[in-house]
Amino acid sequence: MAQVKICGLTRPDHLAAAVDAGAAFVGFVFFEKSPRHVSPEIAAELAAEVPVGVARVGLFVDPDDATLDATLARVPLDLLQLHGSETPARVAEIKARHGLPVMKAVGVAGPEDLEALWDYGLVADLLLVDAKPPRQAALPGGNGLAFDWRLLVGRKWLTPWMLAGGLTPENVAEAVRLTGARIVDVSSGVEAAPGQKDPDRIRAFLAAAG
Ligand SMILES: O=C(O)c1ccccc1N[C@@H]1O[C@H](COP(=O)(O)O)[C@@H](O)[C@H]1O
Repeated sequence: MAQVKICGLTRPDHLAAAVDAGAAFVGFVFFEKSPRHVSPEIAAELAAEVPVGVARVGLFVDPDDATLDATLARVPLDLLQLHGSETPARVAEIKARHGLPVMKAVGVAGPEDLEALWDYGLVADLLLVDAKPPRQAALPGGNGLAFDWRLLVGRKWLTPWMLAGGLTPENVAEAVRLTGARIVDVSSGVEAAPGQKDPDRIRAFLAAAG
């Protein structure tokens, strides 16, 4: 049904579980406040284990160029995920400066939030349609919260997009059925505790999505 991105991988055995079960994208979080944060050194070791054909995604939150330069000098990444308040102009700048495709996350809570997807679609290679984090949330994503998927029914964008936010092995098939998403992204929903991936849940998610 849908391709899968497993985000927030921190260990080789969890990475292997995702790849062996058929993940098309694997994500490494370069955001220090996240329980899934990895250093460039650890990410480089993990990235080296990823087979050709599986995209290595680096997740950043409002990164400056020095952070991107330092990370990319060590870690071979195929796609940059921007999960902060980056403007369309900044997305375009990062894409041009670093020469990698860029995916921009857009938080959705209501229909008014969908407008931004058109603006970002003009500059990003991929859109990530995620739940908007609640005001008091410590993280701008990875909170395990879903939004009302019915908001996406009948919507089409010219730019390829992924669905994220509170997806789990239990709900992903319904999310794909309702939204028509061709790619889905999960972090919390395949964890035993924040930052601790559960290989059984990774396998269950891939079986349910694909
Ligand atoms: O996973 C994180 O720690 C994270 C930190 C900062 C920004 C985004 C983060 N994760 C991304 O959020 C969405 C939804 O995650 P979840 O499945 O609801 O936990 C997903 O794209 C993650 O890549």
